[in-house]
Amino acid sequence: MAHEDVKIHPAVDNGVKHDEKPNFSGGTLTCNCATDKVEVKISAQTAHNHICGCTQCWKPEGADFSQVAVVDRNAVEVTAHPEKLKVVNEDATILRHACKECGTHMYGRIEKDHPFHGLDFVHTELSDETGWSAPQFAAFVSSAIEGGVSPDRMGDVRARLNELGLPPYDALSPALMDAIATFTAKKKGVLPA
Ligand SMILES: N[C@@H](CCC(=O)N[C@@H](CSCO)C(=O)NCC(=O)O)C(=O)O
Ligand SMILES: [Zn+2]
Ligand SMILES: [Zn+2]
Repeated sequence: MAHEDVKIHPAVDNGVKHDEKPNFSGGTLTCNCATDKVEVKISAQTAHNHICGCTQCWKPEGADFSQVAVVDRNAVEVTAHPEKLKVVNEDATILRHACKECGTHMYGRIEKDHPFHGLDFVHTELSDETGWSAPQFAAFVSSAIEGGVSPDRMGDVRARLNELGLPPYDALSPALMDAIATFTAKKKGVLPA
């Protein structure tokens, strides 16, 4: 298979859409149930949108990668069917609140002391609105192997991500890794708090 034919995620497979709107103020995410959909209102623009290859992040049917962004937790509100939500893995750092019926992850929240505490992880493809921040990079690309992608395909996967303008990293982007290291250095007293 040529790298142009590698499928990453439906939101980017036909090219990354740069339809961010200035002053965009959010929208409503809905789960994939046919009726009684869980709704989550996001009242802010997202940041650090990225493609993620890790096994924990929610992926649409058939996709090998997830698309996930962060937003201030104070801008996230469950507006319909909260009773259908459950945390997928209580041991994870990001507590992913998913619909019990269709499995869609509606938001992921960090409750412990962590550099990203205060930010929720959301999948903006679950909203009908356009104007959200576009994905900027691909994270945890090698982890896609843990999700079942053949190691032989990784050259083509990385080539396709580069072609899409999504630099592939095997952790988070350098900016986010620097933010994590800065948090740790301040905790250790290596940098002033
Ligand atoms: N190889 C593992 C990696 C999982 C992982 O560390 N994922 C990252 C990125 S998630 C969104 O960017 C992470 O921060 N996880 C914290 C968590 O999942 O709670 C695997 O593939 O499972
Ligand atoms: Zn559902
Ligand atoms: Zn992930």
